[in-house]
Amino acid sequence: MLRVEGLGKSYNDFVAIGDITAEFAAGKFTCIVGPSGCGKTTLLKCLSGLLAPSKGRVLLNGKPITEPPESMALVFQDYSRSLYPWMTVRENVAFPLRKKRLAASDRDERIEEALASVGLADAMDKYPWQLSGGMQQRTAIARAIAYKPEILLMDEPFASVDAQTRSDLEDLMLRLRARYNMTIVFVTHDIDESVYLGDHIVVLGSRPTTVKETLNVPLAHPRDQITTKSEPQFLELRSHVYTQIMRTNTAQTA
Ligand SMILES: Nc1ncnc2c1ncn2[C@@H]1O[C@H](COP(=O)(O)OP(=O)(O)OP(=O)(O)O)[C@@H](O)[C@H]1O
Repeated sequence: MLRVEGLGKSYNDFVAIGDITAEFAAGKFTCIVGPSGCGKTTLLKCLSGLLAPSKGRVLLNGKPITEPPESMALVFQDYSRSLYPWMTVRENVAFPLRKKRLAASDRDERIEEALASVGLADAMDKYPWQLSGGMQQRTAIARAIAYKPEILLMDEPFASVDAQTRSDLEDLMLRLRARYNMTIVFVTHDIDESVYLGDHIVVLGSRPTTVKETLNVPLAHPRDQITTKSEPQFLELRSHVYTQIMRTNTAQTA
């Protein structure tokens, strides 16, 4: 269980996050949504231990996180900067596994399984610059999957790809979620995406940020881009989250 208690973060005098208490349930997919600049990335950085909170704490299974835990992997929005251009796809996926000191056969099996699960089995020997944006992001996801993290943190991972690739990557995440039983914390701007992917949604308000609401998403699995997104429950949740965020924006600009 990943939990933040009374978390606040200031950059010098600027209060980015006021006070957040939230739980990210084990084995569940939790999406974080909120207006632009409300501190979603800051919260994710605090969750990962990359950034120290100014107040409060982050707990993983009851223990405070002060540095990125071994059991965690991160996927960022900017895939072009997260892959090493001089390494092949296989080498990029292998890179974080070095510190696990696996037997070569185990390591190769993990790499091949992860690349197959993201549909890149045939691209192992290519370099990132020989791949499309979607393929590069799938490489970054395979790298995280091969690591077999308990917790996967993703910061707007599909913001830079086209709409069709984005839908494909969303469906890929749902399949990976079912297969690997990870705790996933997924920051997104996209309200539809949060409802489509999430088991839970944490809606953040504007700065200094607090949690406005935490929602359960009772939509059945497996989900489907057409049928799930036409269900009345999907449409209700989507407009509920949308209204929450619009209210925040209106209050902020009033
Ligand atoms: N290193 C930093 N130093 C100073 N201010 C920062 C720093 N990082 C972020 N901020 C500010 O903190 C606030 C929250 O930023 P953050 O990137 O966490 O928001 P966000 O919700 O992820 O934004 P967006 O939705 O636009 O990606 C913003 O006003 C930003 O300018």
